[in-house]
Amino acid sequence: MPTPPDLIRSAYAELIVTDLAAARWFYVDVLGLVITAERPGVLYLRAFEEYLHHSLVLREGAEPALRKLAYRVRRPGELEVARRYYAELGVPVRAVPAGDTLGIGEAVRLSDPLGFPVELFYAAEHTPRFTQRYDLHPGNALARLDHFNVVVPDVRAGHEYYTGLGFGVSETIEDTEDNLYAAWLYRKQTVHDIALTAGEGPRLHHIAFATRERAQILHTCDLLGALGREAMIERGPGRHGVSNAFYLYLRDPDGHRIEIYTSDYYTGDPDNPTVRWDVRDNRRRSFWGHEVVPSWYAEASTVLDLDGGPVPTRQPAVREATVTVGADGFGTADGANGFKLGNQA
Ligand SMILES: O=S(=O)(O)c1ccc(O)c(O)c1
Ligand SMILES: [Fe+2]
Repeated sequence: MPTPPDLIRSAYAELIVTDLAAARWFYVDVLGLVITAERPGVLYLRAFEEYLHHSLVLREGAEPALRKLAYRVRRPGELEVARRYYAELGVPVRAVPAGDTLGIGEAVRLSDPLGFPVELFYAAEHTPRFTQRYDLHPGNALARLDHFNVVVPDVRAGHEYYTGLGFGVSETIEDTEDNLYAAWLYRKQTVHDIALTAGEGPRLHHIAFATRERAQILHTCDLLGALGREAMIERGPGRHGVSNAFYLYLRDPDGHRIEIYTSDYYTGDPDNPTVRWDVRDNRRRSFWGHEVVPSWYAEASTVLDLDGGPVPTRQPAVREATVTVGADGFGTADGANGFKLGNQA
């Protein structure tokens, strides 16, 4: 097997939105992301600590979907390494010229073995870093993009693919029958750049941005309440068991899920241990044992292939919401209404 490319971190995502003005209101006016550039039908956004051109691209289109997950590689030469690696894997892979995405240099675009549209790049236009432009920071200022979470029918296959790329495994959710329900994997020295959630997939579960402090997350909640848009809050605020992060999940005007996240932990030593949660532990998803709304398990965004068509999805062999999921379960094994609490059979 050829050497894998040296990925540094999750870097940007491109979402298709059906109403760019509504999306602009949510991501800029409500979440406070900085507009790096605007082109007809396309918005390029970044968070306050970021100096690359963007970490989120919003492109207007007919149906909401994920167009790209992009990782930055450590040096330009890793793009040729990537071309060889993915050609050997036998997946669709294309060289992309500089500027194909505004602000991004030459790239490699591929459909990864899990079915996701992925772009690898090194060169990107630098922009002013607003870390200390407190005169510009809103009360809910976002610091940086933190991670992607994807829904896949086979978490173990995803785990093998990403560990093959040199990702560390910070946490998992598993059971005593060797089922893997979720995994969190990293290249940068925090809990994850990518998380795998068992379910109908490939689909995008969420894109997460980090804030510096919990108060900034709470301000987003207050802001949405004040605007009468509290329905955009799907889950939280709360404390995760996995990752220990303080979190909030929002649904954007197209239903794309955005997590706001802070206070996870360092994973940079080579012997960083993997935290393994039992699927029956009520505290894994919410450390306080709060119920997880069914939509959080059931709903996710369509992903597009390299030609812009929707990628067909498959069902998982096992899913957390029908095993026993403690405070966030469904009433019966077939997912009927109601909730299981604790370790009810
Ligand atoms: O709900 S979990 O505690 O498993 C969780 C942990 C970290 C995340 O980023 C997340 O989206 C979900
Ligand atoms: Fe997340």
